[in-house]
Amino acid sequence: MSAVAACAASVRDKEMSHVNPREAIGLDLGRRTVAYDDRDAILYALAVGARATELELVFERDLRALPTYGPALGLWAADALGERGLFDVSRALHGAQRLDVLEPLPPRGELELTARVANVWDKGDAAVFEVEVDCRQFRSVAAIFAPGSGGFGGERGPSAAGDPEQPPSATGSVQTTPEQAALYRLTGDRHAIHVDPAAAAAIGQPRPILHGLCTLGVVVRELARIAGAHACDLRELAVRFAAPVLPGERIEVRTWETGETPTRFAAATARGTVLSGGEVRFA
Ligand SMILES: C/C(=C\CC[C@@H](C)[C@H]1CC[C@H]2[C@@H]3[C@H](O)C[C@@H]4C[C@H](O)CC[C@]4(C)[C@H]3C[C@H](O)[C@]12C)C(=O)SCCNC(=O)CCNC(=O)[C@H](O)C(C)(C)COP(=O)(O)OP(=O)(O)OC[C@H]1O[C@@H](n2cnc3c(N)ncnc32)[C@H](O)[C@@H]1OP(=O)(O)O
Repeated sequence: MSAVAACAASVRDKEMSHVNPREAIGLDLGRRTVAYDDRDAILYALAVGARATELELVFERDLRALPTYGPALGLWAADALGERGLFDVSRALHGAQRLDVLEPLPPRGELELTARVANVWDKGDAAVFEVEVDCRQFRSVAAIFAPGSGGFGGERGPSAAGDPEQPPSATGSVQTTPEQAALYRLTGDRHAIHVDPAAAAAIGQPRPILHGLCTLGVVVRELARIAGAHACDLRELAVRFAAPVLPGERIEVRTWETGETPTRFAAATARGTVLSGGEVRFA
């Protein structure tokens, strides 16, 4: 480690040492007007696998914005949390995501977003920070999993809902591309672990990993296909990122119709489960 890096780490450790993560519960992360245009909405759609034939996703004349673009537009809130020095940003991962759609995203326009820390859970070694982003169109809750920041005497919070044991009602499969993360990062999340082999290795990954929200966007499109719905008609979504997806991996999707809404789902690559405890509902 260079002298500068060692000094920065020591400052960071000192800054982090006197802050109890529990004190972040309810923390106001600010408000922001986020604008996007046709090009942004189309780029997002392409980055989560839209086809040229899906004119409502790739042609400005017919454009609809995918609801899963909402949490991506709210990612500044996780950055705002990271800047507070509450956890080691070099090890944090997007652990889980919830999305409640209140009304369709405009195909282009401005959103008025507010953000706060809804909760902080103490998982022993790790802390989980729930970052809630609200606007007229949606409520998004991103769980940021921060290894090494737990053990502060907080509540443990909910455990993952296990996936159903019975055979799935339906299955699907979607191929990601080796370039998927390199493309997706142009939608706004340029964190190095998604493109730089050295940054990925530093968090113990064999190569750069896919953004959680990219995996989600890809899988929601497949869930919509399975349900005979359109991904733009998503109303409700919750899922845990159980393990990283590597760009180029095939994702197998399983759904369970339990007779109740929402529909349960999970997803796996050849290496094992990557999404667990999923719940989804389309209009
Ligand atoms: C977008 C993204 C990552 C971004 C997040 C951060 C990296 C960034 C947020 C803030 C950023 C910084 C900030 O902006 C300031 C700067 C700004 C500059 O511009 C840039 C630099 C910054 C410093 C900036 C840097 C970063 O951007 C930020 C810090 C991603 O997409 S990451 C990819 C998607 N996610 C994944 O691939 C995760 C996959 N999951 C796993 O690998 C594992 O599940 C796990 C490692 C998370 C946990 O496994 P583990 O084996 O450790 O856990 P267990 O022992 O099984 O369970 C222990 C308990 O924890 C519970 N639990 C387990 N897994 C999860 C989970 N996924 N979510 C929530 N809770 C979980 C489990 O149930 C156990 O609890 P109990 O049940 O109660 O026992």
